[in-house]
Amino acid sequence: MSNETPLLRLEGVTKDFSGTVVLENVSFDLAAGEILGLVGENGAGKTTLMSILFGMPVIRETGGYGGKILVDGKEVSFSSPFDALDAGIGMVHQEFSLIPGFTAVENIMLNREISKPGIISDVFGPRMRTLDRKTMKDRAQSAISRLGIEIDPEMKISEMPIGHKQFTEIAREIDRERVRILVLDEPTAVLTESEAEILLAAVKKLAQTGIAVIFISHRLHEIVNICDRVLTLRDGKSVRDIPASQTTIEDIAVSMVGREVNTAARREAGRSFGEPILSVDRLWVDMPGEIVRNASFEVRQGEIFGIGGLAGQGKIGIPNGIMSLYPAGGSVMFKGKPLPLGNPRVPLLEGLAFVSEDRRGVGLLLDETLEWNIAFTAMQTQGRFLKSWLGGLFTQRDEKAMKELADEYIKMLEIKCTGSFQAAKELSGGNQQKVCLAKAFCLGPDLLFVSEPTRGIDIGAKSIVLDVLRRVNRDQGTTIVMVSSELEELRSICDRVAIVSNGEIAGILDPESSQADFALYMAGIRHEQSGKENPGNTALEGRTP
Ligand SMILES: Nc1ncnc2c1ncn2[C@@H]1O[C@H](COP(=O)(O)OP(=O)(O)OP(=O)(O)O)[C@@H](O)[C@H]1O
Repeated sequence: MSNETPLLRLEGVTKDFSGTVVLENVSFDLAAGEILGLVGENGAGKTTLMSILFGMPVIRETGGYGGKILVDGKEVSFSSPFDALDAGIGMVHQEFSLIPGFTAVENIMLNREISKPGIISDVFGPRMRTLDRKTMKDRAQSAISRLGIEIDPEMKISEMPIGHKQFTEIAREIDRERVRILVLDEPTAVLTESEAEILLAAVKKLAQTGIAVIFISHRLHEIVNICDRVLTLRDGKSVRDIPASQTTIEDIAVSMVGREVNTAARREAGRSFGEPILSVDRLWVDMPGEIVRNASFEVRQGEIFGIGGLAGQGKIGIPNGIMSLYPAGGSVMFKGKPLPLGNPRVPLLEGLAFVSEDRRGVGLLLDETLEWNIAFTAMQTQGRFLKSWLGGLFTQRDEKAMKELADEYIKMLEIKCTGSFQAAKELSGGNQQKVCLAKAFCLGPDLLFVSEPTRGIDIGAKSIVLDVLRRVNRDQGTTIVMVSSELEELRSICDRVAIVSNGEIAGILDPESSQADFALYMAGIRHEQSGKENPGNTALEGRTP
């Protein structure tokens, strides 16, 4: 720490949850205009540290914290996020906090609405002033423009693609006139590579205007690209704080986990597959922010089939439509039989399972224990974990079996928790993601859709998750369809990769195909147009509308 008074100083911050220490003596300084990268494994304590800084109620409700926070050299103690906002600290959380039925303008200007006088307010006083929608729109538009992106300010949040929601959240924070410190907790986790690049450029621009940024990300290349300094947390302790220019991605990964990390997991060679288990023909799905209008493809029994593509082009809509979470149509054949669309129970009963990209929205029962979360769907759809008495007159939950199963998955996926009784909401984001996977594995499906399975997962945990997916595929014969924005991840595990563009399958490629081929399909240029071979495609190749 230098002798100059920093904009922000944390001194010996400590936190425990019911006696379990999750932060121990964490200290750092942050100067105006500086970007500090905060890295650490899932559960290392990053979000908790930022919750303390932002005065989140959960910290007070769980006994407060130890140590000091100083802004401009003066000790502060925030009892709510409003105090933090008053002190010029803005935070964009891992999960969205936008109001879905409101437009981007209404969300950006929430609680800072601008009103104008009129005849009625002249008579009845300032309480009767009306909203000055034009000025509000201009201000929201200017915050959006500062980020260097285009979003329709009048679009409702519920109708936006996920990337635009993220930009709206950030625009809301930078619209605050007094924001001096901005905390971004995994802001690019939901973005595509190109959107992430725009966001990174915007963050750099903000820092140049003097805003200090704390940037949390598991995408380590982003950390080395935009941060001035990198602070590593490991098991709640700050283990390293160095200039970004003096470190590399590999070096950061080692500092996070304290050992070498093997990220080069490759798929196995010489795999063989059965008949098509899933045939999708002219699928359309009505999901906000996604276009699926004419998707046709086949997945073979035992295969790991990847679906990639840019944000909003339809890759996420496909599993959401087949699982009947959104209105969908077209023809879906599963295990040789038509799969009716429209009732979300049907695919589960037929042997399909889905790990959604939206882990908080549809993935987890946040107030319930891990045991309950993991076993719940299997209990509901397969009647498992229930004991019957008197010929079925009474049924009771089989707590012992639920616990055994949860313990098995906690071990297999290395879920960081205090035990199977812990509530899901108390887990770090990455560990919640692992619980969603456990819940789907527990159904023992014939075909498992996983959408963005490694989102928000640290570099070490990523290889665990991919490894477990491979194991489930190999040992249990589960066919897997994996949707991901990370092309490299799809190429490292999938047998074939379909690229979706404009709601259709632009092409299906062998994972070894060149980066250029993938890029062509992502740009919506089909193989007939590009004149390229399409080695991975099967009977449905080239089926055009
Ligand atoms: N409300 C809570 N009650 C009990 N334990 C909690 C609570 N919130 C967080 N924890 C625990 O604190 C530890 C740190 O979690 P935190 O969310 O800060 O990790 P993180 O570094 O942000 O991880 P990720 O990268 O997965 O988001 C974890 O072990 C988590 O289970």
